[in-house]
Order: sequence, then C-alpha cells, then structure tokens
Amino acid sequence: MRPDVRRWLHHRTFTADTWRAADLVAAKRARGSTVSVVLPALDEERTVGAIVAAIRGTLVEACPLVDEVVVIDSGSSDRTAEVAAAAGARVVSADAVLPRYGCRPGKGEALWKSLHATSGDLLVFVDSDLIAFDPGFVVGLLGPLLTDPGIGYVKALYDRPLTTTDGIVPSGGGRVTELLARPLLNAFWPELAGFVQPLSGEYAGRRELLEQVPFVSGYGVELGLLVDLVALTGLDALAQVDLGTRQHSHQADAALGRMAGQILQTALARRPGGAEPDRELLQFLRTADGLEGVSWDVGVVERPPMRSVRDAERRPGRRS
Ligand SMILES: O=c1ccn([C@@H]2O[C@H](COP(=O)(O)OP(=O)(O)O)[C@@H](O)[C@H]2O)c(=O)[nH]1
Ligand SMILES: O=C(O)[C@@H](COP(=O)(O)O)O[C@H]1O[C@H](CO)[C@@H](O)[C@H](O)[C@H]1O
Repeated sequence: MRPDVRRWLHHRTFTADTWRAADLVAAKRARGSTVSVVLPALDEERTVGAIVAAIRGTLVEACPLVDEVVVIDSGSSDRTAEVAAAAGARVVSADAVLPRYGCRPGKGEALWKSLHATSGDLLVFVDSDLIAFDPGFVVGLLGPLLTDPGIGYVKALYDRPLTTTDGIVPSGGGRVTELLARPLLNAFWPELAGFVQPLSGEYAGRRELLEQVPFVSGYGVELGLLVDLVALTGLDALAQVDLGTRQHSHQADAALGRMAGQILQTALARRPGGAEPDRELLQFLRTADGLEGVSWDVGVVERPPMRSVRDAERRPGRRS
C-alpha cells in the first residue's frame, strides 16, 4: 500500500459514533454554518418518504442540525414529489432550476442543480432509494466537516449487502465499484485508493468547494467529484466515515453496464491527452430471432462549476 494512502487511511477515516447530533448543533452554531440535505430522486415513491421523515423528525425538529431538506426530482413519473412533500421535504423539479442551461437527464444533473436550489454552507447528499435508513448517516457525514476546518469533503463507507431474489449476499453490493471504479481509481488516481466506497451515494461537502468543480450530468458524478476535488484541495481535505451497513434498491446488471459506461466516460475525460472516447455502448439481448444488439449513448456532459454560473448570472447586461 502506498505510504500516502496508508497515512490518509489512518488519519482521515472516521466512524459515525464519534459524534452526537447535539454536539454538532453547538459546533454548527459556533461557526454560524447552515446545513442542507439533498435527496436526488427519480421514481422513489416507495422509499423517499421514510428517509425524509427520519431526517426531519430527528435532525430538524428534535435536534436542529439540518436547516433544510430538499428532494430534487429528476422528472419522476410516480408519486415521489407528493410523498416527499407530505413527509416534509421541499421538492424541487430539476427541470425548473436554471432553465437557461437546459435539462440533461441523470443524477449528476440533479445534484448540480441542487447547488443552485439550496442555501446551506454544508451540503449532505443522500440517495432516495435507501432501505432502513438511519439519520445517523447525516450526523456521521457532518462530523468531520463541523469539527475540522481542514476537511472539505466526506464520503460514506459501509458494508453493502446485495438483495437478490434468492436472498441477501452480505457484501455483494457495489458491483460497479468493485468491477470498474476501484480498479480504475487504483490505476489512474492511486492516491484515491484508500476510499472504501468511492461511488457511495451518501457524501457531504463545503459549498465553497463544491461550487468550484464541474458536476458530471449522469452517474459519473461521484467519480468526477472525487477526482476533481482531490486535484483542487489535495488528499488531506478529503475524508471518509464508516456508517455501518447500507441497503438500497438495486438495478439490473444491464443498467449498471450503462452506469459503468458513464463512469468510464467521466474517467477518460480526466485522463489528459486521451482521445475523445466513443459515446456508444453496445449491449446484447437474446430474442426469439437471435441476438439483438442495443446501442446506448453513455456520453455525459460536464456541467460547469456553479461559481462560474453565479458570476455569469451577475454579469451586467445579462439578459434575464
Ligand atoms: O436520473 C436520475 C437517476 C437516479 N437518481 C437518483 O439517484 C440515486 C441513485 O440512483 P440509482 O438508485 O439509480 O443508482 P444505484 O443506487 O442503483 O447505483 C437514487 O436516489 C435515484 O433516485 C436521480 O435523481 N436521477
Ligand atoms: O457502487 C456501485 O457499484 C453502484 C451500484 O451498487 P449495487 O451494485 O446496486 O449495490 O451504486 C453506486 O454507484 C452510483 C454511481 O456512482 C451512485 O450514484 C449510487 O449512489 C451508488 O449507489
């Protein structure tokens, strides 16, 4: 193991039970900071309500650690928006944010727009498909940010059981992590090899940092943020916190293949001097007529640092 990774693992890996919400409220007040929790959601009516209710009940009403809970909806066709609002979230349609910049599909697009739709100095991102969500996830992610000014970005680590029709595989989850992201990061960005869950969907950061880096529009957003933030701040400003176990609803392998395609596009775009990667991913289905090739565009766009957008919006003479 690289000495820098070993050192980083030792002093930038935390456990969630290090902090209590009440102590972090005091730390937040002492710093005059505010906290936004953002849940990206696409057709998550089954799970989003319980997550929002748990955060609001525990960390807004009982103990004011969180100042706003925002669900950023990527155009759900189910009752995600209604369920989230009924549970107490402010629901924002991603398409309604920065309409001048158009609407791209994807999780990263929603997260990029959430920067514009929220006001917290600290942002916490939580997926909306979590099962048995523990609001302690939010406390653990905020702990390093509210107690160490030298830390700017915190990723969750956890065990990731894979729920299948045959039962639960204890550490079968994180398939794209294990088959693509971890080997890719170890090969091209070995300083990031200490991240146990580089693609974890739960993470937190300082707005002042998050607004200085691009957000990749699709599923490449997590890998893109890690690579861009380590280049911006250095490894010591990044950290990870052990949240225990995380369960979520899983996509089929073919969908994860497309996710992997977007992550690969994101990584290749960050390899200087590399030729423009082909955006097509060809997958295969066996049909009654034989094998059918299905072509998917796994291209992504780089949404610019929000700071540059704010500056552009403020520039005199800009047409509203
Ligand atoms: O276009 C999208 C795709 C996904 N998501 C949300 O992003 C999170 C992670 O996505 P998903 O569950 O599809 O990925 P997985 O967890 O299977 O890797 C979930 O809350 C999704 O609802 C989103 O807001 N917009
Ligand atoms: O980590 C992974 O391999 C993927 C798929 O997880 P599973 O194999 O369905 O447990 O899940 C993550 O990756 C996405 C892309 O970065 C994130 O957006 C998701 O939040 C995260 O769950």
